[in-house]
Amino acid sequence: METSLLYPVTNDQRTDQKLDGLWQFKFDEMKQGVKDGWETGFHDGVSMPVPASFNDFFTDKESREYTGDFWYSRKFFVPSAAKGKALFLRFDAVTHRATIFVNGKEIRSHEGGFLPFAADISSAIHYGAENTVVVKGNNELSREALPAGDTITLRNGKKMVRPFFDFYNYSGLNRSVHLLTLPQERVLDYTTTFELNGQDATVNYTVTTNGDAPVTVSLADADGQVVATAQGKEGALQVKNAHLWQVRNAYLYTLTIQVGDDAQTPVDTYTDRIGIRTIKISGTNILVNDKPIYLKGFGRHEDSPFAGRAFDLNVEKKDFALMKWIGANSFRTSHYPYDEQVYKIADEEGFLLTDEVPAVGFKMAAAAFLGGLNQSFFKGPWLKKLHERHIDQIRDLIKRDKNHPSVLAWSLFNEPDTIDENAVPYFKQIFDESKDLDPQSRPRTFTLSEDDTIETSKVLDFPDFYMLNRYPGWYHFGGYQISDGEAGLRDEMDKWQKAGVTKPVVFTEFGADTEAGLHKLPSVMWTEEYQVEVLKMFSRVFDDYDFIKGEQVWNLADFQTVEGNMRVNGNKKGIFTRDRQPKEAAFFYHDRWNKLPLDY
Ligand SMILES: CCCN1C[C@@H](O)[C@H](O)[C@@H](C(=O)O)C1
Repeated sequence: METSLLYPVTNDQRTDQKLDGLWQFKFDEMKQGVKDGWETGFHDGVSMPVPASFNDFFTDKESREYTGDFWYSRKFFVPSAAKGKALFLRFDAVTHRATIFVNGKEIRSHEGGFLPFAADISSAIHYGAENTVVVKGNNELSREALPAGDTITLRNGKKMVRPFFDFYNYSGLNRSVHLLTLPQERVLDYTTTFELNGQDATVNYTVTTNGDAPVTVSLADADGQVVATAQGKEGALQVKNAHLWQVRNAYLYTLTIQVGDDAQTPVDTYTDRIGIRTIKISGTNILVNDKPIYLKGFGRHEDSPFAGRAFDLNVEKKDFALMKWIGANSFRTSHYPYDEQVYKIADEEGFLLTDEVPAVGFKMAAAAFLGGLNQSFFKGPWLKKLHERHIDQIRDLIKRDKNHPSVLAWSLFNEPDTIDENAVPYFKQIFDESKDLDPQSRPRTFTLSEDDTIETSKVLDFPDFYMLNRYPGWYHFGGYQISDGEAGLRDEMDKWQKAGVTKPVVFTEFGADTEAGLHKLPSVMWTEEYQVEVLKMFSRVFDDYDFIKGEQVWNLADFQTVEGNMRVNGNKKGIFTRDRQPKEAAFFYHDRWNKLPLDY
């Protein structure tokens, strides 16, 4: 678990310099890099953009599909003025694992391709000079790492991944790299929880530092006016006439933490934007500020042409423009934590998000769907290592994202095999160990696949609300049989109703692959008309069951997957194309959702 995951800021005590741009890059198929001294830097590679996945920049299949070790290298200057500061390199994400070297010295390694980590480079730096950072990355998949899959070796000796998941194994320095200079004594973390008292609110806080200097905390409103202050590493900020953060009606305060007893020359300052709001589950309702809400939105992917899985602010800005246009208010970070800048935008736009760890593919049947084997996933020799990494990434996810008002819930798995009795002890361990990680005690949940129903799933006591992924009209009862699909879906909902479902149910996946521009009257599968028919069918069912409190269609946009006879250059269930243009279904939802209140 990382010591600090605070997002970088620049002020009089801290600097944050992004090392984005072109780095040197090369593959290391024979894993010879360390033997050949690559950790000291190299110039015989190719130039590679950062942040970006490396895959789509190549024109040969071996390089695009490359599986194994790869290396990045670049120089960076450290001014003499930085002497006395603590120096870190913060990697927002390296997919799926990395070892960091500075000036030839190994600094640290990290496992997990979607969460940040910081390397303390203070001991390896040359001041007033150029320095060299080298990253040894690896993108192999296994059953003891997240996301789950296999790595096989073809008869020609090339390695190849077999993902147990339906998104392309884009790899590399997918997010920014930061050179940080920090005060020796500094803020490492902070927490906030909220109590609403009529028009007023209390912001309870804790601050973690690495020293004994006194701490002062203040809260300023959107106009910069300080509305509350408090002393000490733990305390409460009393806010009169609090302006609450609401769904699609955001309001952000600025929290300022100062370390040191002289406000004029603080030892450290850390600022962040927070939203005052509460989240509760009450019966089958999801409450924000004690008001029931209904989730309208999407499963998404961080995916776009050229940069692959890299965070691209231009794409993100477009995606939010589309989600606002269509009348959405929420999304799930399927199937992995997204770049922190996504959460910042969601905070500003008043979107709710379900924050998901990459615990995807924990189901051998899914692997079978993608060409894997068919056996119990929760019984293999891989479980011990997998569990260690799983809970480690849950801890870092919650540590990183706990202060975002946009975070509604934590999704701890996507479509695990919950019919298997062996799943129960694993789930108990994960839910026990994650219980107290979030100071705001937000709901914890996971998605249930078609096989995992109220009759078959063994773990329905664990989630705080249910997330269902259902595909009648596509993976079964497709085409003219869709009426049987609707009848079957209603049968299942009747069973949930009859069982006396006592928690909210949110549909987090449903839809149909659709080739943009393909039309037929009457419809056939893959046409835009058919996608609308499927979505109208689901909408009819959602409108008939009051315990259903959300509809998040799969997917916002078309996205890249592995090759296969069920994929046409990727997954085409997007409501928008991969270049973010509307299919007919976009206008269906624009009409359906904009008729409703923004938060219901
Ligand atoms: C069958 C697994 C559920 N769901 C997972 C998601 O990642 C896939 O893209 C989606 C699909 O097949 O379109 C199905």
